[in-house]
Amino acid sequence: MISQLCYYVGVFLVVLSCLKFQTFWRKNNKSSSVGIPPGNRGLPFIGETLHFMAAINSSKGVYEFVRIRRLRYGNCFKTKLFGETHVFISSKESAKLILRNEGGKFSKKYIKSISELVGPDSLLCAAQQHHKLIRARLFSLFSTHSLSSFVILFDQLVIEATTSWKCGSLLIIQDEALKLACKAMCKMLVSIESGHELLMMQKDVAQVSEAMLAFPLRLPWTRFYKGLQARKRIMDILEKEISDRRRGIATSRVDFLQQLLANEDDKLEKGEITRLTDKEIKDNILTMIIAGQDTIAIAMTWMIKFVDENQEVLNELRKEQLQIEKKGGGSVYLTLEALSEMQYGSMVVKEALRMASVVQWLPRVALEDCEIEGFKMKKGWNINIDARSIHHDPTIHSDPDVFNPSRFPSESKPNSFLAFGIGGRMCLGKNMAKAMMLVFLYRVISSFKWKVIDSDSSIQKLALFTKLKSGYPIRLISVKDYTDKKTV
Ligand code: HEM
Repeated sequence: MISQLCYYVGVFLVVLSCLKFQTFWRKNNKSSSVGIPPGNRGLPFIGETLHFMAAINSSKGVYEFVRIRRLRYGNCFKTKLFGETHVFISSKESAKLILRNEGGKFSKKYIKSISELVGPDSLLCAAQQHHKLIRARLFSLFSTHSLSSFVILFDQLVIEATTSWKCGSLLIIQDEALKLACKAMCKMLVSIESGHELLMMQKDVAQVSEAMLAFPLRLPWTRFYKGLQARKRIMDILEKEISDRRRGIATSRVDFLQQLLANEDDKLEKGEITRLTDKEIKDNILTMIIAGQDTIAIAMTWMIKFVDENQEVLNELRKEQLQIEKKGGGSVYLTLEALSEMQYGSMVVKEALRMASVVQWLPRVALEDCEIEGFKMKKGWNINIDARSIHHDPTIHSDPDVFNPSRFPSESKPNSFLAFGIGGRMCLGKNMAKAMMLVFLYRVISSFKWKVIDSDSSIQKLALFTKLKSGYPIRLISVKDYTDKKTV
């Protein structure tokens, strides 16, 4: 009898302690989740990685993953990808706070596959002080003087390419733009300009770019592994080029590599910038080829698509171009001065960049616990600024899904145009990219009439940026004779 009583008291005490523990756990768990951004952390460890990979493999593109969750949870939500917490934020106030980073609480961080492919010394991945040193050195390459020479070089390349386009021929705009961008980058950076080496470079750079969003698995049949192999081949080419130049071969070449190797630089002597190691030079030449190739080709393709779909914009552009031609600056090639007169053209470029949002979010990592948008963020969390949704925010832009270049400059609000980022990590090639887009726009619009073969807006699978799946095929129906090309 007594033992039975003891048994029941024992059971009662165990149940009571369980209930107490449950209440305590719930209370504790609740208080620790207060202020954490909403979202679904998904399965243990892998979180929502499978959903993310599914979006990468779909024709809506990887951004669909973000778009769906933003609609579900609002302007700030969290998720778990590849074992890490990611927060996505879409407000220009937070963009300012995080990207301008005046308090030094954030650094840049890319997912593992990207950082391994561009290399640890790439400007894209270098942290804090290391980034500042490399950026200062590379910044000196992007002077107005070098931009002026680049504009002429790029115009020559565009004319050379477009002269071969014949009436009636079928063109894939994205492919043509990609070839042009790669040629321009290889020439400007390392003076690789023709033949087998250029073709190999194009192929390898494409393989590295394709591996950017691949699962970082180093097995011979994986995309990631093939990307790493392509990176190695590019590194070998750069290594040989550097060693040749050090032995005095081809040192008269005027390119970024030669400037990085040169000893006679005012700023170097004054200690304003530091010399880069060979490893830093190689990683950053590759970074610039990649950063300045896919992005620009995709932006150009969307721009032609938007212009074609808005004939009143096309007419306005042609009017501006006629005026510029009439003035005629006396140069066969477009110059930086001629580009500065293309005010409407510049608005078209800006609007195309806003609408296309080629780089859809800007990744950072929190260096300490902090509060953003009223939510607690923990040290080590990845904080991504959702540039695409800011570009399409109706409180910033009226009718944000309409292509309307005339919305600028009145709708230019601080921290709301993020196509090139803002703050200390802003795109180094920003002016170069805008100039390239203007040159391409000018030559295509003033020389051709075309018919679009496939206007589908589906996004290519596995692409890091908003790359059109169709590549935007067009058929040329009228070609202006280049021999009667006016001076500009
Ligand atoms: C339309 C074309 C382009 C777009 C949309 C674009 C966009 C961007 C964006 C969004 C960033 C990151 C900003 C951030 O995280 O805050 C970036 C970084 C960068 N871009 Fe571009 N870019 C373009 C063309 C170019 C070109 C032509 C080059 C030069 C060769 C270039 C070189 C770089 C470099 C070196 C960085 C790293 C800057 C740093 O971390 O300090 N980009 N770009």
